[in-house]
Amino acid sequence: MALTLPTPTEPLKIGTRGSPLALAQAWETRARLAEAFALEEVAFEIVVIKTTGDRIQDRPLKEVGGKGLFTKEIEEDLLSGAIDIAVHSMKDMPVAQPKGLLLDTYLPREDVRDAFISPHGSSLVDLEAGATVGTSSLRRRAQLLNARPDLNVVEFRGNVQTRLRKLEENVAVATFLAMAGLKRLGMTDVPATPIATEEMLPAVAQGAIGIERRAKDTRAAEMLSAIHDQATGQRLLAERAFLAALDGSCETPIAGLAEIGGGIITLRGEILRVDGADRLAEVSSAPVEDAKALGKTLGKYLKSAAPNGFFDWK
Ligand SMILES: NCc1[nH]cc(CCC(=O)O)c1CC(=O)O
Repeated sequence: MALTLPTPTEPLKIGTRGSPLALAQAWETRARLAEAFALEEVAFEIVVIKTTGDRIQDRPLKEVGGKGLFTKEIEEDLLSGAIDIAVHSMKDMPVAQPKGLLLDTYLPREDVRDAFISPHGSSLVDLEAGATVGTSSLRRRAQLLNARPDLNVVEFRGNVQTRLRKLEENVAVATFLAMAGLKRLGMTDVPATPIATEEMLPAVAQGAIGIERRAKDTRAAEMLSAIHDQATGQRLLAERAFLAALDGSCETPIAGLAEIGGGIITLRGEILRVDGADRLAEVSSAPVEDAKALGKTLGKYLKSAAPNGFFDWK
């Protein structure tokens, strides 16, 4: 069956959140699809969707609770046909999708590293004892406290722009952001220094854009297969299986990164107590074809290696 390409009257509707980073990712997806099928921009419609997570700005999201705060409305719009594909930061995506939806297309991965952001220095060692740093990420908080128990870690929510403004207002002397976000936003004027992954292991799927679709939508499936990056897919298969095996729903600080070389995939994984007092890390390799099993096995291993009480911190 021939593929019916989208037209200005029957465009491919691309759903996205409205933050500058989300929009940049939606535009990148549109550009890659337009290029792959020699289409004009008018063959696509970008639909901005406001999610519960976007609406709640005044309190920490972990207090609001619930899964998929940033994805529920978008997935409902996919299922209803209001949009055809949805572009996501994979780092923010639950490990399982609702029935009827598939999330198996990935763009080539950006820089996976975290960045140290501060006008006062270029790494953790530059910070004075007891310095105040801002982050809303449980993982970064635990990793920071593990490396520097003296630090005062304060909640730093909001998009990239909001966090940088808080730095300028001296709410904290340093913060941490994904290099991928800064690069996609073209923010080259930010005082950012990349942190080696050996020093701060990134979040599972950091730097990866994923595109979700209806399982039965053959037009979307065919179009997305043209822009899928296989290596990113294999790496995320391992990382997300790792997260799933650790029960990604629990709010334990988890880090994981898979890398591929010579047909072998190597996965580093790490779990921490939320106060940073304990850290368990392990690394394992397998043939690329076994990416998913590798992730599952490493996740299960770390889960079983965690002492009683490791996950109970509330
Ligand atoms: N949780 C927010 C979020 N989700 C994805 C990114 C950055 C881009 C990426 O990792 O793909 C960010 C911001 C950050 O951590 O700096």
